[in-house]
Amino acid sequence: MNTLRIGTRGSALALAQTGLIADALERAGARVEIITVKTPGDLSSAPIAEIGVGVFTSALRDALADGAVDVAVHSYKDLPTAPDPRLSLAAVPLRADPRDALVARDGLTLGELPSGSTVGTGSPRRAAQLHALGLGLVVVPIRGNVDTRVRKVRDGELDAVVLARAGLARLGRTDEITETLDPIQMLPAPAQGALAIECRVDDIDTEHFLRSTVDDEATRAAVAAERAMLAALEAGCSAPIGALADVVEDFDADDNVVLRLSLRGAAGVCPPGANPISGPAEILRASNAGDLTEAAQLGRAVAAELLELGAGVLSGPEQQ
Ligand SMILES: NCc1[nH]cc(CCC(=O)O)c1CC(=O)O
Repeated sequence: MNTLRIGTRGSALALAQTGLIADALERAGARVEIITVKTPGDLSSAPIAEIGVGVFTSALRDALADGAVDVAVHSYKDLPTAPDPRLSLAAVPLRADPRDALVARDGLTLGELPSGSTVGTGSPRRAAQLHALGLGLVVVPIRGNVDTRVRKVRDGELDAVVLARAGLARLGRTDEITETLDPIQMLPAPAQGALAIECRVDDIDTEHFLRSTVDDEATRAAVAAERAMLAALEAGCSAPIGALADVVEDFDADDNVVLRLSLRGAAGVCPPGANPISGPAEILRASNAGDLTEAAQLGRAVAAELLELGAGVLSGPEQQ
């Protein structure tokens, strides 16, 4: 096989996770070369909510489609839900811990932060859930890479920040986490902690190689459910959205091993200064995960229930 040119963003996190995949592909016998692709998301400092999804991924996807690289490694949660017809999602590797993590001053947990403490996040989903906890925390919008965000706590500029645990883990910085947040309090973003490995849609050899070396079936099913929920909600509301699927191995009536998938979803809105997360918009459903069609159906069913519960409808203070 020719050398596989693997495209990645240039951030420390992107390079770390691409390095993990490159190592796995090398162990499987490939020769690899890592090529850094600059994206508008890396060059702009505007809030993500303003510059839109896809800012981190579209330049990389173009480089792949144009043949500048053969493989693209993305943080799955940064990919838009619309499929790119030029590309194939060749592999979804084993997921890292999907939960969010708190890095707070003085080793504090969320519950120990005094009312009025400042917590930095640029994510409407994290902001909504922080408000909904009713702890009197002051959410401060921030952006920047993992190091920049953690440094705001080290420098005393903020009392805490919330980040994806997976990002800190890939950078070898889990010792800075002061609390890993329970999904009951802070439901992660759909596909958080998962990677998406793409190749060109007509590059069958690379697709097969990636599928047979770095794909994980259970992660693929979990993420398919979460993303189908997100896609269905995007059409119906503009709320911040959390989703987390759980996969367990089980036996069916004939004693065959099956993967069982359950999905929890939450959706609410985050007007500035208000207290969002619409009511008890949290749902658990179970399904057999073997079939991705079923996983996607599960996602759409949870989305429909969330919309019925008023996802995307402004929740007033009386609903807090
Ligand atoms: N939007 C930035 C981004 N994209 C992926 C991760 C973390 C790693 C992951 O979820 O795979 C992060 C940083 C964060 O949310 O703290």
